[in-house]
Amino acid sequence: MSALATEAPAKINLTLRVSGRRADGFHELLSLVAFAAEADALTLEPGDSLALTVTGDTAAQAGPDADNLVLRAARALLALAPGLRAGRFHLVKRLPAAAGIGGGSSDAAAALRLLARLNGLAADDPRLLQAARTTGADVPVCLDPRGRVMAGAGEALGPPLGFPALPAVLVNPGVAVATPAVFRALAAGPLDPEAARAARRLTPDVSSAAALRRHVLAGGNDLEAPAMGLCPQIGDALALLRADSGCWLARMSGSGATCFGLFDSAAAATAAAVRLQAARPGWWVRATTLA
Ligand SMILES: C[C@](O)(CO)[C@H](O)COP(=O)(O)OP(=O)(O)OC[C@H]1O[C@@H](n2ccc(N)nc2=O)[C@H](O)[C@@H]1O
Ligand SMILES: Nc1ncnc2c1ncn2[C@@H]1O[C@H](COP(=O)(O)OP(=O)(O)OP(=O)(O)O)[C@@H](O)[C@H]1O
Repeated sequence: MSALATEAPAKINLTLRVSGRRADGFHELLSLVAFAAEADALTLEPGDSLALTVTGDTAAQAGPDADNLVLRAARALLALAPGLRAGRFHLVKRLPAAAGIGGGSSDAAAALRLLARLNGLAADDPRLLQAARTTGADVPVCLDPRGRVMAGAGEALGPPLGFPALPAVLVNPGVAVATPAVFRALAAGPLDPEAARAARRLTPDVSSAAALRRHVLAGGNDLEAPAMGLCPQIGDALALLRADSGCWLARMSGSGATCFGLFDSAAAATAAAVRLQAARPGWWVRATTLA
């Protein structure tokens, strides 16, 4: 059997509200999530044992292969379903790590998709979701990477929303930001479960370009201020995006430091990316589409 292949797209939190800290220490979120055309690539060559090789521009940022989220997710699934076939994964790492765009989470979810395909597991097999949850808060939403609302600590997912594609520029200033440190800096109060449940809307109206724009503009990212305190370059990235005349919204994704700017057209996004890259040659800047 030849190798199976899939892409692991970057996750972008178009909005991200944190309503409080739960008794288990995790934070209750409400986030409209989109996925970018920008992606890592993962293949699986079927075999008897589980293995991983990693290449690509950002391979070194992903840490030791033995701790890679691809292997952690695969091990989690194999523990739940011991008879499953596995094999040798190869990851081409292109997305910056610890960057708020869920690169590692998307890689983990991609590994679960490939193992499911190899072993004939249905996409809604509960063991896939369980392995995803065990691996990380962002992994469940990456299992089926289509725009939707994510709530709870990441375990509650709305239906795919099929909203219009958004031309965007992603900007990462090259500073790794640790997610736990950002949540600590937020210093959120304890969660009021009733208020959180009442605020949870898994199916917002984002079906037209105008409705999507209204929804995104009305939101924010509650982790932006605490992340900026830890990584001042985020403020620089946001200011540069906002200074571009075509950019109608600039915001940080996840726990940072990657920021995104939204544009009216792909041509405007591409032109802005060229200008931003010239202004900050060492940064990771990509024109892309979010959907
Ligand atoms: C901020 C987001 O990027 C939004 O999409 C995600 O919620 C973070 O997801 P992630 O990186 O997959 O997070 P994990 O690796 O599972 O968790 C890292 C740490 O972040 C904190 N964490 C994460 C998610 C969450 N809802 N509340 C938290 O408090 C916890 O301290 C946790 O130990
Ligand atoms: N495949 C992988 N890609 C990236 N990082 C990985 C991977 N496997 C393990 N890691 C480790 O996980 C950490 C977090 O990486 P990741 O890119 O998922 O963070 P993130 O973009 O901040 O995620 P999120 O948006 O979910 O908070 C990295 O610092 C790295 O040490």
